[in-house]
Amino acid sequence: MPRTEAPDEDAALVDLAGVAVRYGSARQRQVTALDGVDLRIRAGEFVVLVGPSGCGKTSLLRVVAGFERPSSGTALVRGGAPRPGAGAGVVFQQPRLFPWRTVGGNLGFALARHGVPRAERAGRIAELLERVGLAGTAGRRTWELSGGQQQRVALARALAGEPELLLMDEPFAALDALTRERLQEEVRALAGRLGTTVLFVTHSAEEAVLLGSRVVVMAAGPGRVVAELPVDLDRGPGTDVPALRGSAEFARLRGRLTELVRLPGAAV
Ligand SMILES: Nc1ncnc2c1ncn2[C@@H]1O[C@H](COP(=O)(O)OP(=O)(O)OP(=O)(O)O)[C@@H](O)[C@H]1O
Repeated sequence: MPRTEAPDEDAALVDLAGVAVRYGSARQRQVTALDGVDLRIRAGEFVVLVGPSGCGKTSLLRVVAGFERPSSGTALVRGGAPRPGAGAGVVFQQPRLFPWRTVGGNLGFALARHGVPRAERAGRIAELLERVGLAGTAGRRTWELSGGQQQRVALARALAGEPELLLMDEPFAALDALTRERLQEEVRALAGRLGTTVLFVTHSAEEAVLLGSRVVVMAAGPGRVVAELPVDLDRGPGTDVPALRGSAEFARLRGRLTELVRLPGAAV
């Protein structure tokens, strides 16, 4: 039978074409943060952006989040112009929680913004906290939590709107190594389980190879995409992550990525 309504599996969830971002007015000295960026992300991909400081990784994420309009080129998410809060959940390097609200209060605020009725919020808060490994903490003050726990709350808040797309800007950079490793594994597993598409920024080649199904390498001056590295590692449920990190294939991919970031075109 012909499948007339089959979804187009190649359709991009995120589609950037010739995107440039310039900061500063024409009268001032302008900074070209991004120039001619083409990037398509299919639903379910875990795409990691790496590149030297100032190459426009955050600017690119801000365009996809709808916080920044391209100065030229087009940015589409699900075929429309990105709007803040519409389709994407965002996690920043710092958790940015409201210190005067409890953990549950922070999540309740996000749920209210997404139109979840008051009567359903307590149940949804409990579910979200369970999902990020913080069950039973709804009544805690955010400042009583460790940095890693606060970042888990920020992740739960980003998931409050059940986003199809999760944008993460160096979310684990400020955490200690052990907490970072735990959260890396959890985010990868969570995205797989929920089928969430992820665009993740990092400076770490190790983190990029561990998490990404594809790594996009950027260069500075002006910020642009210079290479891509597909990562075909088996990371299904039950993967022995320490063994994976120690494998020859992991070392090969990490080495290749480090080379790509150091290419003359990619250097600052
Ligand atoms: N609001 C702004 N106004 C002016 N220039 C900006 C602004 N935001 C970023 N820039 C400049 O745009 C360029 C790209 O910055 P961006 O933060 O996107 O890079 P990045 O790759 O995320 O850097 P890092 O890895 O250091 O966080 C830099 O030269 C930066 O100084």
